[in-house]
Amino acid sequence: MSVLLELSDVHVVHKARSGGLFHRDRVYALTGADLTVAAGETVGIVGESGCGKTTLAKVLVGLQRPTSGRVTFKGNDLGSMPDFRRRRLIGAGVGMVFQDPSTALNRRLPVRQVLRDPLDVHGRGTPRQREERVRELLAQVGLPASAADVLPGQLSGGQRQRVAIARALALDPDLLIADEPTSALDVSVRAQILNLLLDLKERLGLALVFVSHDIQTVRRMSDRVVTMYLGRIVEQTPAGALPHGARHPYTRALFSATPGLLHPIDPIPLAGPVPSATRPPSGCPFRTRCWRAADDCAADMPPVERTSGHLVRCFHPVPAGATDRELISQAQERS
Ligand SMILES: Nc1ncnc2c1ncn2[C@@H]1O[C@H](COP(=O)(O)OP(=O)(O)OP(=O)(O)O)[C@@H](O)[C@H]1O
Repeated sequence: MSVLLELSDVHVVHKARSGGLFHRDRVYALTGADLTVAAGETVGIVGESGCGKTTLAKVLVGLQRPTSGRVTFKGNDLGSMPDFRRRRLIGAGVGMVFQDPSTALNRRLPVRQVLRDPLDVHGRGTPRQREERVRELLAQVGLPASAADVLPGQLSGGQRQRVAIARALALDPDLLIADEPTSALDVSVRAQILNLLLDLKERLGLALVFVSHDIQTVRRMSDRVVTMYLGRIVEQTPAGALPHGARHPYTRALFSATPGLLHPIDPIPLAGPVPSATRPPSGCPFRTRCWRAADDCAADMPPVERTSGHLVRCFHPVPAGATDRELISQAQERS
């Protein structure tokens, strides 16, 4: 499969939002991220709140410039491009679907204009062809042609998210990034939106990056699942091997805490809270909560260990085939 997007050693550091005028705190939102997204594949991103999922998604869609590191799209180094070229390339090649369609869509514009906007900005087709494209986009996302005439506020939440997906598809992108695309929607329509995304991916041959707190859904939707912890990518697992094929203690703990998975028993207990992203621990960021941590984990970030499509950053990964019960009793002994 050809590589569409590639991140190499990407860092994003923000100034902390709170603090005094002269505070110097930095938030390490993304640290040393290496990731590729190939044409046609679905990559899921999981991790607790604040681990950097949205930051990673924003880097992928060009909404967040890395503090350092390299991002290439179809072999073009985005960092060395003038802004206008970068925006055109990414704007046309990567579509983004946000969490809340109520805030993502301009409420004052009728749906027709919402969908025409990217076509106008990128000068795609004649006015007549743009009108035709609007009809085509509405049909692709399962909305009637009459939806073009209404304001987003007159639609239901699920219909609005369909419009947001249609807008993301307007320029015929190679990659769609969906950041929590169903979490602001009624439970009853979530499955419909997820099925629509999967269906569009198949029909249009899109690659999909799917960010969600709902790790069961991520596992079901994805070919590969990326686990993030405190700004770091700590594991990339083929989705079919999850949950028990995961080797990073954090991925195993995350999946063990999800109700309804294969072993409906207690979660693997972790020590303490997630450390602050302004002062991440030295070495492995997960070591302060990890039951398998040893002295070497504090010294350095573990290197990536690769085995047939599986990447893990851990000095003491979970042995292949270990059950949740074994891991729970090991973690209880350590606590
Ligand atoms: N503009 C910003 N300024 C300062 N800190 C920021 C900014 N954006 C994100 N952060 C911080 O960066 C870290 C990563 O945030 P991010 O939104 O990427 O996490 P997330 O995994 O998507 O969280 P959630 O699941 O809650 O949306 C967090 O500590 C967050 O508070």
